[in-house]
Amino acid sequence: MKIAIMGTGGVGGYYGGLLAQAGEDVAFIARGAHLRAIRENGLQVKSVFGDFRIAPAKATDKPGDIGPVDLVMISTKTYHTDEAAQAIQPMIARDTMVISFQNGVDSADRIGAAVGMEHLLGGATWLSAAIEAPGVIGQYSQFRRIVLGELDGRRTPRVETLRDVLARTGATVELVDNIEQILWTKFVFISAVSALGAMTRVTFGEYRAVPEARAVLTEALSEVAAVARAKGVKLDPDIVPKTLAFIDDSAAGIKPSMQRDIEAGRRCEIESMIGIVVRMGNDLHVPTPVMKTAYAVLKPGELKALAQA
Ligand SMILES: NC(=O)C1=CN([C@@H]2O[C@H](COP(=O)(O)OP(=O)(O)OC[C@H]3O[C@@H](n4cnc5c(N)ncnc54)[C@H](OP(=O)(O)O)[C@@H]3O)[C@@H](O)[C@H]2O)C=CC1
Ligand SMILES: CC(C)(CO)C(=O)C(=O)O
Repeated sequence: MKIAIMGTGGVGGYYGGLLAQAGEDVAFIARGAHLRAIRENGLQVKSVFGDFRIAPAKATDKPGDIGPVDLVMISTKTYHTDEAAQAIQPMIARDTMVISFQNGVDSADRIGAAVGMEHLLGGATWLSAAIEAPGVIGQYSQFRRIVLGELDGRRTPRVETLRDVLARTGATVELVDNIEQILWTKFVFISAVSALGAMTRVTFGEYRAVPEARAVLTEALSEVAAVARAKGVKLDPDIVPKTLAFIDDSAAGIKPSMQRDIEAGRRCEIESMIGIVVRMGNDLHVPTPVMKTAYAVLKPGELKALAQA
């Protein structure tokens, strides 16, 4: 399969690297020092599942040079989604599939508005990965789970083909008929742990055992779940205890990617992770006091990071 990775970071670099290793024809879209390093030394992946290097790696900052592909994976941060959706236009042909594994609940709609909804599939991933240095991707979690599906739930030949291609990488891949529910299920988890992690600045293991922090985490999970239900999303009635159990079972050292960005003084996904919950809560008259507090606590730092960028 001819594949373009739009944003060769933790997620795109890791899954793109696995796809290239599995024999797919992968082009990596990157920029700056990271692009130069990939061109010079290939893409290096340091993973708990085994290190490998893709060399030479096909890499560019000009999607137009790649031309039409079978699959575009959008794996930029969400604050670059609209720009990325415009940039991939030259790679879209009639049958091109587009999938995003970004965190958040509005990526498919935003990308679809630029390239046409008929190209979009829905996807979510459970993974911990990051750029460690130019040309080098680190992958840290024992989980590397992908869930995908057609947005309307149909079981089509194209989504089955994509499931098979992704499964050949060794990642855990599940094809579902309720991807919207899955995206929201991940979102309940990731928005709440991003808020708690960014405010406490410690790992899952360090805050989940503190009763007061655990109580606030439980409130945050409940607020996001309430917003989802007010929007008509069908969630598991036990989503809050089940998500707490998932957090308890996760490795103690995990930190969400948004927290990593904040700790490094970088811009973060506050708007698509926390701001969106506050805005939807306001519109739907669902109280979100913990998420409002998180937004108020974190927004000044985000503005400082943006001013210094
Ligand atoms: N990291 C993780 O473990 C997980 C992340 N996610 C989600 O996946 C998404 C991606 O996260 P992550 O992989 O951490 O992000 P990264 O910041 O590691 O990677 C994104 C990459 O895309 C590049 N990029 C953005 N726009 C362009 C462009 N126009 N041309 C070329 N390169 C571009 C960025 O470059 P530059 O730095 O120059 O902007 C960066 O290298 C996020 O929504 C995140 O929440 C989901 C699950 C796990
Ligand atoms: C918390 C984690 C690592 C779990 O999948 C994640 O999804 C993220 O950092 O975005």
